[in-house]
Amino acid sequence: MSVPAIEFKDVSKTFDGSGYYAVDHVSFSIEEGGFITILGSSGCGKTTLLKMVNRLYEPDEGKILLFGEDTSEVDVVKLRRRIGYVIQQTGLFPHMTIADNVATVPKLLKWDKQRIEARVNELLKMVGLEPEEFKKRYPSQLSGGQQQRVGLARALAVEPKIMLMDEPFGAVDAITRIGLQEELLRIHSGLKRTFLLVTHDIHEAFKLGTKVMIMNQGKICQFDTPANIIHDPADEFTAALIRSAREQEKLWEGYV
Ligand SMILES: Nc1ncnc2c1ncn2[C@@H]1O[C@H](COP(=O)(O)OP(=O)(O)OP(=O)(O)O)[C@@H](O)[C@H]1O
Repeated sequence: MSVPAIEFKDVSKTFDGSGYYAVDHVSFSIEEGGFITILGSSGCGKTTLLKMVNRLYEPDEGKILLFGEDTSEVDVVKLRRRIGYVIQQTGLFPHMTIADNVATVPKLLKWDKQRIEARVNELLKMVGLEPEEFKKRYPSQLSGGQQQRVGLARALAVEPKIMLMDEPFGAVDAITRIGLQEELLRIHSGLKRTFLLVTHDIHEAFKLGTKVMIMNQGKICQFDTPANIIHDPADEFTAALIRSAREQEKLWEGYV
């Protein structure tokens, strides 16, 4: 078997004074090329788990390995350059053009000008933004959904082997969201990279994930393929989550 892209070994995290584990003795491994979605109720530890992968948070206990390498022993700046990170608020630099935002990491890596320009054009097309129309604009001149596409393009700039996404489409309307989900699936299948995406939306989790991680109160309830979770939920929390999604679907039945 190949070395897992991401491995958590008995990882825990508490925040000062809280008296409970935000992430509670969690172990799992993710094969390279997987698209993992993390689903759970508010405050269950999804963001904390994600932020420990790129060391925005340090675990209190346990080890995190990326391709077999202990992240605590890697220079944190180098580590983060190798990992794409997309958040709901996009984190775009407001005083920089879209082209400069997308080019952030290639510039840090001192790519030459022509290579950067070609890559920016390619990335903007990849996320469905026409380069000539958008390159010279500033983030405030784009809609929320367009800004989220730019955030995605920026994170993909140097084709990181691992992409972390925390509610990346949280701020967009349902139609734009479906379009962005389709783009993400297309990008993932083309790149064979490992994606980790946090979401509140059960439909998004089951549509995008090759495997879904269900979390509750800092622990993993189930980590399996969508089909296995739907057919055989591991605990009452997971079963209730699936029932709630089915209940919501019933709303539409009266209108067919
Ligand atoms: N910086 C922090 N300081 C103190 N407590 C924190 C901090 N960040 C998170 N927590 C707490 O840790 C727990 C897990 O938070 P986390 O943000 O990981 O949850 P989440 O599942 O991502 O929630 P949401 O879906 O609402 O974003 C929560 O109880 C939260 O209040």
